[in-house]
Amino acid sequence: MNYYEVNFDGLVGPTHNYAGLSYGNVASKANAKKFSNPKQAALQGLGKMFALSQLGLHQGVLAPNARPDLKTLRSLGFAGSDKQVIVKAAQVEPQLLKACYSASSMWTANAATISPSCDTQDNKVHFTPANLSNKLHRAIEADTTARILQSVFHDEAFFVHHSPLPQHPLFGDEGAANHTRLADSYNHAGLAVFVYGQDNRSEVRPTKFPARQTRQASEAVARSHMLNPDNCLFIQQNPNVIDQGVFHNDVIAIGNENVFLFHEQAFYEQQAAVKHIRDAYKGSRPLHLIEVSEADVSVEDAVQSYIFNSQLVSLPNGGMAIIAPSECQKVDSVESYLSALKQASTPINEVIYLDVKQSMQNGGGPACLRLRVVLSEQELKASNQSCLLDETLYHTLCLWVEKHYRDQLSEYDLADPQLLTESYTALDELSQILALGSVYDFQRV
Ligand SMILES: N=C(N)NCCC[C@H](NC(=O)CCC(=O)O)C(=O)O
Repeated sequence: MNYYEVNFDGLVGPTHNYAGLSYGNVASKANAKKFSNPKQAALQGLGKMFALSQLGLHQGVLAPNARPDLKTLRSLGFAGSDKQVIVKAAQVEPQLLKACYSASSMWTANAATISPSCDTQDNKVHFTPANLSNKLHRAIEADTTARILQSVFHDEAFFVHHSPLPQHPLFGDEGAANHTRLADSYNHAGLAVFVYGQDNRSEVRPTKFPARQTRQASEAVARSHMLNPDNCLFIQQNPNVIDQGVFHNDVIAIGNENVFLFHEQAFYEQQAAVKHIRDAYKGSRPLHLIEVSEADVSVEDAVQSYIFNSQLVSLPNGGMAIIAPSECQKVDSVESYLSALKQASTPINEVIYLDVKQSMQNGGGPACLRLRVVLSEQELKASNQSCLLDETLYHTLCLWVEKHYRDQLSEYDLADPQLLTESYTALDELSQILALGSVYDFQRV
């Protein structure tokens, strides 16, 4: 049976804006209050999806959460008509309104953790939506994301959906951004490498910025997904790099099949961590552990360029390509490193630069924008076909964006109730294009 990696990218929602909501994420803070361009952001994201599909890869689309999140605002005591809720929140709690307007569900690497059927004891694909409990604007994503995932992967013969972990600091879970699967190929059982920022039983933790993922959360996900404990590793992120802006492991490491590329400061007690990975890997092909030295690329350059937030994809005709953000071309050390890497004797032989600047300015590179789902041919057929990107869907979605999205948004626009109407109208239409059913709260009342 053939298995494929399908990248499900998050479609950027109509309210994409820069609100400075993510303490510990350098770009989010640096670009707070900048004017955003939601139309350009969505088209850049669609451009990336189309580019990957043109490489012959399977590409999916995940719908965004609906924003503003009126349900949350109402639960916090803002009452009256929808318009009144917005106007009142804008006056009294503008920060809260920003959280409820964030388009952050676009970063679907944080939507969930997925275990493919070749890794699980019941041979089904398991999904746990991330609770994203560290940030309010992200914690409110979990319920709708769960509904969207259920609508895309609805066949119970193949797919198991777990509830998000409890919303508590003990179980902070940021999904696939802290989970890498290493395997001979997608057809094989893999080693699930869970990377956490904090173990609640240990004092080793960052001192400046928050560690968003806990070991306890990763362990709970591995248990629910019925993974073989011999095929799971729990490794701690280096707390010093979290304090330098590496708020998820996918900002400092990237893996695909039998290749793992990571910075020399990525992990706590790195030598031992790398040995654990080498020892636990059960594949028969060579495992390529590529460690990038501080001398070649500093942590600062890594955070600025997002080199490790590239996608590493297997090409249909063999070899792998790095899909890097175009910011990598502007940082000399990174560009030199990448051009040397494709000549070196590793499976990586191509580097493709793509422009996702609108997302990058909020700390989301190419890898943040996609959720990897390894599916067998049968499981792929059992998924919602309207969410799989082909040329027709790409053009339909571009037209949909052109029709509904603004090309400029500032924090002041969030107080305008017209934006709510525009956003919900667009998403209502989108849920029909993607055949999702009534996944949004505003469709369910
Ligand atoms: N690394 C991965 N996988 N994902 C990146 C997520 C970026 C996101 N940014 C934001 O939420 C910024 C929103 C704002 O400030 O407007 C975050 O910090 O959670």
